Amino acid sequence: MKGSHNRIDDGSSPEETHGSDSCGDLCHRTRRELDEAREKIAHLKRTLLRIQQVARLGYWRASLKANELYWSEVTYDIFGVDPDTFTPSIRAFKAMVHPQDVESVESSMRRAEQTGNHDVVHRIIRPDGEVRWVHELADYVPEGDDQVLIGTVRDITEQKKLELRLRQLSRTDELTGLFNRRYFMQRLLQELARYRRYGRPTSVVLFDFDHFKRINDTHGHPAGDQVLVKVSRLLRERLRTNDIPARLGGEEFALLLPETGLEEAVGVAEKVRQLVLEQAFTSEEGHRFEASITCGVSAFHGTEETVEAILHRADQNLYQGKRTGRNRIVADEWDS
Ligand SMILES: Nc1nc2c(ncn2[C@@H]2O[C@H](COP(=O)(O)OP(=O)(O)OP(=O)(O)O)[C@@H](O)[C@H]2O)c(=O)[nH]1
Repeated sequence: MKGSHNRIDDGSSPEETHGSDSCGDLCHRTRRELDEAREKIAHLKRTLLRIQQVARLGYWRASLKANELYWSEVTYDIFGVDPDTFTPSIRAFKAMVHPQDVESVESSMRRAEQTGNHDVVHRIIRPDGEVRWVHELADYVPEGDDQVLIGTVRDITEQKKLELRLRQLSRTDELTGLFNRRYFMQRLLQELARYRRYGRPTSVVLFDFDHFKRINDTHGHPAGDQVLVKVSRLLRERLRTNDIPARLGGEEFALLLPETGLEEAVGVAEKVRQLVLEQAFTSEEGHRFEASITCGVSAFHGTEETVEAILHRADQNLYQGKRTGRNRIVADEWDS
């Protein structure tokens, strides 16, 4: 079956519309009733199409044995193709599925063969390059010796964008755009699980600006904010993509460094300390000033390691750095 528009087909034949005038009363009444029924069907079809357009909901029908696919008008619209030039087929559909989602689409199709239901959320790449999110729901319906999948495809791009934005907001610190404490703690727990299972080296750097109160008092709170924002941008630009820089609150920051042992983590902390020292910050009145940080470094260690323990050690190290002069790095010292 070639794909087609939802052409409004009222089922009329030429003989019916141009019937003979020799028709009697009964015949005229029947014709009028038929016309009314046709008008009703046409109206329902127009309404149905409008509903589908409003809901961004397309309809499709796949005959697996005959390898045929029918698309409704809204389905063409969602996929960004022209019904006059594009012939839908299962192959053509799969070619438009985002490469990272092909596996989940195929596995949902395989599952559908057992359960009778196809339910998958995935991306498509339209011919104009636009990526859209769709939700497909379908049921298997036996038709003779064929298996037919009758399904809907809903464009959920806006909903997905909102979802991603909300997720991003829930894990981001508003002022600096870095990860927030909640996300940092989640990731730390995940990394601890990985460490316990695979023994991969993982480190944490806690750092805190030195005499930040003095910076605020001397140059104003907005200047203090600018220090936090500028250093956060540097962290995003200069750390590895796998590293997780976070603002834990106030002027306290943390770096979660996967695949990084203690010595290497001290190197990262040193790099960040130097970066901060090299920066010239400017107050709203145009006065230039400098800032420094003190870092406490800890690495996952031993079989009894916990999130609380590593954070406590890093915090103690930071405190020790503050006590012994600031603008320095203090790391774990292991007996072994
Ligand atoms: N500008 C700005 N200041 C902040 C923010 N969060 C916390 N602070 C300030 O950071 C200062 C932290 O002060 P303290 O905890 O006494 O520490 P400190 O002055 O940095 O001194 P040491 O840590 O001992 O070197 C306080 O004055 C807070 O008001 C923020 O988001 N923006």
